[in-house]
Amino acid sequence: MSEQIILSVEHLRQSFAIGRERLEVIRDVNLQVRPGERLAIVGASGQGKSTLMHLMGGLERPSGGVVRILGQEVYKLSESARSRLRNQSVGFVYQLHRLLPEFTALENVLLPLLIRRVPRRSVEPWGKEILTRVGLSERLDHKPGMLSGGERQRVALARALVTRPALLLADEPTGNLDSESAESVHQLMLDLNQELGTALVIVTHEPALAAHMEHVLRLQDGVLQPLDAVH
Ligand SMILES: Nc1ncnc2c1ncn2[C@@H]1O[C@H](COP(=O)(O)OP(=O)(O)OP(=O)(O)O)[C@@H](O)[C@H]1O
Repeated sequence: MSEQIILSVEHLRQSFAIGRERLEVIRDVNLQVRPGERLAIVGASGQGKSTLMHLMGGLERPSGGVVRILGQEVYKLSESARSRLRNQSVGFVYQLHRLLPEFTALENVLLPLLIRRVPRRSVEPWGKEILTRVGLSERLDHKPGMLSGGERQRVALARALVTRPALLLADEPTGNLDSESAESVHQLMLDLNQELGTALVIVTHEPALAAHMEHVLRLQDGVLQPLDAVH
């Protein structure tokens, strides 16, 4: 069990039709992520990092290749089985928080559990605990509009981790934050990686965060290549 591969990607390809041309964004990506592993993906703007994250998270069907999450071939599943797998095994954090504005911080965090039709009272204590863990015990009833950028991003992180996913996919999660808020969100991801054993795959331009990762890969010309430690 401990050696079960969390995420496996084989010969992944993605291209987009632009008029009569095809834009080959992902040409041949191969990757394996083990439980609790920490991996950073770097690369210049437009090289396909967000596209790759969507493909790996089961959000966008590739032109070719295979993505497996916990051994299940993601794009062979029905739409509903794929959403279930995502809900159970993958947490996402985006550059923009994507919280629902009309819900409180606690409600936003509980949402991934409530859509499983779990009664709210049975999950509320854990929702409060994880918000406390990200330093927001005093902000449970705040709506996103009443929170700072860093606080919103911490709510987004709590929401991504409330299901205790095996894998967290984070796409420049602190790209819009000041350095102090960014540092606190980085530390949290690393702490939760240690405490919950969540594997991390993070697209980041921030050397300070990449330095905490076991592997740093560069996406360039549609393929991933190992990069020596970023300093
Ligand atoms: N649905 C789409 N249709 C057509 N082209 C697309 C589509 N999605 C992405 N692209 C193109 O694919 C390329 C890679 O985009 P992507 O957002 O994955 O890059 P990125 O590395 O994440 O960039 P950044 O660092 O600027 O966020 C871009 O040239 C983009 O225009």
